[in-house]
Amino acid sequence: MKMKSEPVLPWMRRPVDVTNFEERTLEAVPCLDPRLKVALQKMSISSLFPVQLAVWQETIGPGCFERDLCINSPTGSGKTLAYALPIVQMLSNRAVKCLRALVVLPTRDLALQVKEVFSAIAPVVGLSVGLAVGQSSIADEISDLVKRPKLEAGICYDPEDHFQDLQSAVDILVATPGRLMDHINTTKGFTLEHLCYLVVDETDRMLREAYQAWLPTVLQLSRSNYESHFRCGNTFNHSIFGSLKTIRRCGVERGFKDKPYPRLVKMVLSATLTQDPSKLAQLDLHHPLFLTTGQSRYKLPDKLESYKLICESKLKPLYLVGLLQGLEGEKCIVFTSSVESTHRLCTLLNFFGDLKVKIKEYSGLQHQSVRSKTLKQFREGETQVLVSSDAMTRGMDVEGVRNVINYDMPAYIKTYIHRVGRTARAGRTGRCFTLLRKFELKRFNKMLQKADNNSCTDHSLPSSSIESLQPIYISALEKLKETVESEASRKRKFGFKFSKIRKGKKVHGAKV
Ligand SMILES: Nc1ncnc2c1ncn2[C@@H]1O[C@H](COP(=O)(O)OP(=O)(O)OP(=O)(O)O)[C@@H](O)[C@H]1O
Repeated sequence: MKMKSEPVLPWMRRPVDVTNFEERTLEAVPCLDPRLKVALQKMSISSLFPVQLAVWQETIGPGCFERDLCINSPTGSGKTLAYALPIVQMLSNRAVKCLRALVVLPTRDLALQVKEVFSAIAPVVGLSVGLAVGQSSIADEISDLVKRPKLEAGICYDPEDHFQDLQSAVDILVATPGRLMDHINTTKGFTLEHLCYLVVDETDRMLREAYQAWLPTVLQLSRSNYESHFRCGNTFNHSIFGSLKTIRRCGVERGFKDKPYPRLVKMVLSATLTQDPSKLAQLDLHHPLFLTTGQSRYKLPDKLESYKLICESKLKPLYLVGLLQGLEGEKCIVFTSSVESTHRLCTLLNFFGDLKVKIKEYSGLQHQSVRSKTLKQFREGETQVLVSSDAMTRGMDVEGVRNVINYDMPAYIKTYIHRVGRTARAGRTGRCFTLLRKFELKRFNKMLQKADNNSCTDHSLPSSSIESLQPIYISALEKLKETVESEASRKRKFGFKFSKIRKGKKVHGAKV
């Protein structure tokens, strides 16, 4: 199969096309553990999606996890279960509990979401799933991840004395890079020496940032073998002196020469997987197999309806209000270009008293606990409109999001793909609206050409509805001005975090 823009790497030019697979009922999935089948049914899953079948074939099927997998599949196509299911099935016959699978994601909310999926299927085959994201204190996290020996009453526990007895309390760990590095560096008994599976979800985002060199560290630690332990005198991985060892030898067979064996299997995924050889080289992939959907590099969900709305610069907020009124309380995510615009737009919208929907802000500027609460309310339908920076762009799966609105046009096709992918998920329908000023139209059309399924219809609002909003807009703007000023003075007084909001200015490279 020939791709439209030929990737540089030869193995990327010969992909497995996921569109050749058809959704299949669980009964027809070969070798699926009956316990997992029941767990999936409890999740209301009765069939596997094409990408899940394609990955199943390369892992549990004839492919047998022999190659590392690079998966490029549209938003909402079910990538999480595509990797979770084969990993859980493979580990279901493990005899001893140790950390065998590690899934790394860029944000805490995403990691929580993925952990939920593992937690729905892993316990039925006796596997435990842990989370390392900094949601709880490090001490609580350690006690969830590492089992301490049971001591007789009155004896004090000292980890130094009982190092060899420390064992992993989890088989699968879902982590963000920062917290993962904390455990690698400081948690006694936390070891990656038995790791068999590494999943890097949202790969292109994960490779963009070094996050304390988490990737080379993970690769190095999971490569270590008996000899190197002695050579480097590693002080933390003493468990090799205990009864359990995963000794990785250097392979001599063709294709495995000089590679540790058993090797660490890697699965990397995104809806916009990078094709940059230097970035992919960081993953040290073994005979990688590329799985992609169709011929185009970027693909929008099949049942997404896209609309563009040309608006006057000065009246843009009114077009948004008019649009929201027409959507009558349906769940919406409104994307802006920065944390500052998110805050201001959300504040402004809340001054339009008669919108009759609950509108909240979600951005990297807020404390994690505020964000998590907002997300919960949005999931539960208590909040209908979320005004968000690009913190919400990737991976987030919220049921019932019917509309995505690009209040600010995204600068890149990748951002567009991930934003609009918050709707029309799992084969459902969804709509996306992009508000454009006239001068942005050309650039927008050019950007869309890079994606498959890119038709975008004009949408307009009656000018009378915009005019009727003018009086309330003027008073809302006044209130916004007062709010911004009072926040600025609070900031001067208390050195508040909101200090980063600069009137009218966008800060490049700011938090998302
Ligand atoms: N086989 C299935 N049958 C029905 N629903 C499914 C199935 N697999 C996944 N889903 C649902 O589809 C939705 C999207 O799945 P998931 O979040 O894994 O998508 P994704 O491909 O990772 O998307 P993104 O690229 O946006 O992260 C989820 O709500 C999930 O529960």
